[in-house]
Amino acid sequence: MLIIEGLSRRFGERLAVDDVCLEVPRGSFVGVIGRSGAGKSTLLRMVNRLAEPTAGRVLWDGTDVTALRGRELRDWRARCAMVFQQFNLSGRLDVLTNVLVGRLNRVPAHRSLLRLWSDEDRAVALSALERLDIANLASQRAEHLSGGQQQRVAIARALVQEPEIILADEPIASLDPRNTRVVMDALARISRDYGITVLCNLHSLDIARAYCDRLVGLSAGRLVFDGPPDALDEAAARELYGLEAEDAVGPAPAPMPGSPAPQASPFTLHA
Ligand SMILES: Nc1ncnc2c1ncn2[C@@H]1O[C@H](COP(=O)(O)OP(=O)(O)OP(=O)(O)O)[C@@H](O)[C@H]1O
Repeated sequence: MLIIEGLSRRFGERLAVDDVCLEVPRGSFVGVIGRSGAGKSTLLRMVNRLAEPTAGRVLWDGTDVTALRGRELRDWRARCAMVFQQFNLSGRLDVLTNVLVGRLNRVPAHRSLLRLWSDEDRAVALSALERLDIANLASQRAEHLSGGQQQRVAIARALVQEPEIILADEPIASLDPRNTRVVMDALARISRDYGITVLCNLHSLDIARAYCDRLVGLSAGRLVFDGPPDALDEAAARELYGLEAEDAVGPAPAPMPGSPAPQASPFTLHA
């Protein structure tokens, strides 16, 4: 169980995350939604301590993650894998080596420095690639893959950490609709099959609704919605997205002839 207790983060005058409290049972697939700047990334980054809280605590199975230091903090980060929008792969290395990087915390330092991967490590990495249907790409340079393939490599790298939580920060923001589905399917499958808790920041409410079993909505750093996707009604959407929600909750005005294409609403799939 992940427990977030009164978590806040201040940057100067701005409260990026403001007194957020959450309880997330193991194996949940939680979508964190809200407008740009609502505090979604900062919240996720505090869970694995890439950002330090100004106040509050993060507990995992009773351990105060916010108090961990040194070796214990490194262990926590290994159990709490991150997946980023920009994949963060080494483009010139092959796919298998990129995935093996996720094993670094599990092998002795001298072996990791020399990249002496054991047969077992290679087998684990290949099996993760198989789970993501990209084992055939193992020997290709990462920079030669499509965005969707690269994100699947990044998820495989997270998987070989054998994490208990995956924190995915806008994992589909730079993908087209088909790859968006492939990547979200992969995250959902991993969560379901391995009982891994997934917290996933998403701009697109359509995608969050389709894939997540719970939505957590932030507005100006505050938690303004927490519930199943079908409980997110018009009033909650307005509180989350303000005027932008007009597009989704009312009939869209027909565009004037010759006028520019309308802006995508936060309720539609962002490619
Ligand atoms: N390192 C930082 N220094 C100063 N301000 C920051 C920093 N990181 C985030 N902020 C501010 O905190 C607020 C929340 O940012 P955050 O990136 O968490 O929002 P977000 O919901 O993830 O936005 P987006 O969807 O655009 O990524 C924003 O106002 C942002 O400008």
